[in-house]
Amino acid sequence: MSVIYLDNNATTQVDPLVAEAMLPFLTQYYGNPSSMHTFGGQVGKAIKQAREQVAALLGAEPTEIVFTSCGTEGNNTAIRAALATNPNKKHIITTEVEHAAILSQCRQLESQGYQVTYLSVNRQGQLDLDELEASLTGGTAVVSIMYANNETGVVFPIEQIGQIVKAKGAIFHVDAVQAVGKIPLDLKNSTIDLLTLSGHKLHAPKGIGVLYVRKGVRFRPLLLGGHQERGRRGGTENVPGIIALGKASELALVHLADVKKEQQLRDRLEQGLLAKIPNCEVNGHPIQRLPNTSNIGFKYIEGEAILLSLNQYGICASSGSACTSGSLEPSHVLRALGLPYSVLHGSIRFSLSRYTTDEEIDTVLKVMPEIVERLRALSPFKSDEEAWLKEQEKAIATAQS
Ligand SMILES: Cc1ncc(COP(=O)(O)O)c(C=O)c1O
Ligand code: FES
Repeated sequence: MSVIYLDNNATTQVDPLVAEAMLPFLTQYYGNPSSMHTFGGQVGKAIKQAREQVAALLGAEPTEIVFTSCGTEGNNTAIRAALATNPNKKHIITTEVEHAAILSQCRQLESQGYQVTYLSVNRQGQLDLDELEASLTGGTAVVSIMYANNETGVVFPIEQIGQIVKAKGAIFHVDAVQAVGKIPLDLKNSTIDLLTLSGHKLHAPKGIGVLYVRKGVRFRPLLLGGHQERGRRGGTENVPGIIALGKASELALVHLADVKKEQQLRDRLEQGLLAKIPNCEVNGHPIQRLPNTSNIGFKYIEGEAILLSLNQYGICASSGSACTSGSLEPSHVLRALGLPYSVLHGSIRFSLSRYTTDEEIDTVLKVMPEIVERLRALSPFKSDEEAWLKEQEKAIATAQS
């Protein structure tokens, strides 16, 4: 059975051209880029080119690019660097809908005496910029806000946010892991000080990322070691990963031009599902959203059951709901939107890529109504929110006892 992969916000297929570019650096060119000999030096040259390719995608200078091991490392480094360079400031601002790579860190920092403000979002997943402005003080060291949300795809007005943040003199960090390659960026004309990206979300392999550090922004490395990355990240470079990310960035720049096609497929999927299936709704903002993401709540059924049924057709999607994350708590992102319980539990994220085809969308549009209808027929509470809620509470109490 062929796979219909609609889980590209989780990870993406490595582009064959990317694999081809990195392969010689796994086999033939294995020298250490820090070595004095020519054999290592040629690897150093390839890294230089990759740095330029990533910089071109971001509209940045090559010297502003620091290679890391992943998005999580970039996010950790950014927050720690901002705090270390502003030792008198003990306040952090972030949002309720950030990735765990920010939220877990913030929780730990709270236990170490820092004060963290978690900005709320409205029903459509948007921030209130007045709340941001009111939260900023002279003691705010860093504001860390994602460019686009991984679950709903909602895009925040980053430059407007940056203006507010910079007016108060705080460091502005942006987790752009989901945005890079999907939205054009121009960091030269931006308020962003630090920005995180991750290779495996843009058709490079897992285990390679970048932290962009604006020229002039004070910095402290998280990994102390050798002089690699101009002393900003110790550790011998993941050379094949870096070469891959360079190539993936070059290709992303080309594909950004036809991202409209991806959006049209997403819209056809979404509108088709809404038209064919009663009692379902789009989670997040209909317009201010990544072009590839659609998060839909199918009321009165379990997201887990939908995913398992889709899986039987080889269709990969995901849900941020309780069962998939191994806890009894539904997605913190969807909860922050204040969605009713029935929507929280029945929400599915479809995330497309440049490889998604018309035929794949046709297949999903064909099988989804049957799946939802079958599962709803098994559910005794087809449209009774209150009865559904009681049943769920009972199930949780049983599971916990
Ligand atoms: C918004 C966001 N930030 C950070 C990460 C973490 O990236 P990595 O898997 O490279 O550590 C992810 C990955 O899911 C993400 O979606
Ligand atoms: S989706 Fe599985 S418990 Fe709600």
